[in-house]
Amino acid sequence: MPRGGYEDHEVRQRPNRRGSRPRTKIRPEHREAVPALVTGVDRGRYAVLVHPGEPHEQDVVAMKARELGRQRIVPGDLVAVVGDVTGAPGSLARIVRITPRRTLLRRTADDTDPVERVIVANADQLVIVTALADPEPRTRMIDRCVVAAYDAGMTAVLCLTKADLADPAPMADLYRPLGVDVVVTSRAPDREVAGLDEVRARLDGRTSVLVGHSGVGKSTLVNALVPDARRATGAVNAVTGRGRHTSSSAVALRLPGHRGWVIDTPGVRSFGLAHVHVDSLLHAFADLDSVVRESCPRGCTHTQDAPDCGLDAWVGTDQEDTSASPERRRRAARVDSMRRLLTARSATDQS
Ligand SMILES: Nc1nc2c(ncn2[C@@H]2O[C@H](COP(=O)(O)OP(=O)(O)OP(=O)(O)O)[C@@H](O)[C@H]2O)c(=O)[nH]1
Repeated sequence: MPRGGYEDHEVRQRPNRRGSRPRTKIRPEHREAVPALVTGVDRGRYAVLVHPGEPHEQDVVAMKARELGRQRIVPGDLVAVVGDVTGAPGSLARIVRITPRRTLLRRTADDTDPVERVIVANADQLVIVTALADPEPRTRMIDRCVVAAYDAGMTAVLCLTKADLADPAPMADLYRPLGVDVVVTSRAPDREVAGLDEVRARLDGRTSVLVGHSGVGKSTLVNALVPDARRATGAVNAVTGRGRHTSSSAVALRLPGHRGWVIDTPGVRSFGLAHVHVDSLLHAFADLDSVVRESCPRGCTHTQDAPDCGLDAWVGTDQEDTSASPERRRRAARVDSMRRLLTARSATDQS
């Protein structure tokens, strides 16, 4: 191998039985590659923003280089691209590298199917959009989203919509002990969405993934937050040649003023959690994690019925005691909530 590695054009490929392997295992270095952010994926074509955040950033359509094999590329991925990065109509660049991911949101098809699907890379937070009524909130589903966020290394935000129809307080009380931030929106008929400033403040400067069931008001929210959302999905449209964005895969939309990204996930309705390990969930609860490390017996499951679980001693013996101190009540709520997530993780019911 020449000093400094091979250039792209120096690697000769020859057909073999499977017709797809390069002749050498040495990969080209692609020193001319430029950085890009993946904003959408549709049928093997990738919408990428080359030189993101720079004055000369450019929307480009790309394909995946053969050498990346079966590695999945998802919205939020930071990649290196080569080839035609002008973004001219009909041009096609090539993604040759994926930068190691900071966070990785995944799901399993269902709890018994261990095949993992990567949904979004490098996002900071998962915004779980839930209506307070019409449709009724599904706490099991929300719990599962929180587990998926924590497993991914992301924080979780609960966005409660339709506060004009029901009181947000009970839901907020249920999720705050989990470390979940809560924001509330509402809308009178034919009026703008109220509460948007609070949502914007939470999204500011971050990459946020929005999930939510049909009818919860997610589209209303996305359109209010990203007024040119239609235009922003244009890069993917250019890929498919279709007039409208009909893909069910995630797409990254930039907030006005370059104040962060919102990644909409039209196709994601539930999270199979077969891949989630108890430890990765506990990492999101630093206080409980240290208790567990110090005082739980080996192999402790930390569930309600686990014998000698250190979390019970941490809370105090008599949890029914109504005169319990505020601190003890706080600890009890936190342990109960974490145990709820442990249950959500292993429950097969995804409703
Ligand atoms: N009362 C009330 N209705 C709302 C609010 N936000 C959205 N809606 C209504 O709820 C309905 C569903 O809103 P969408 O934004 O389409 O919901 P979605 O989650 O995107 O649902 P899909 O498009 O099916 O994925 C629409 O009729 C909205 O007008 C709100 O804050 N209060």
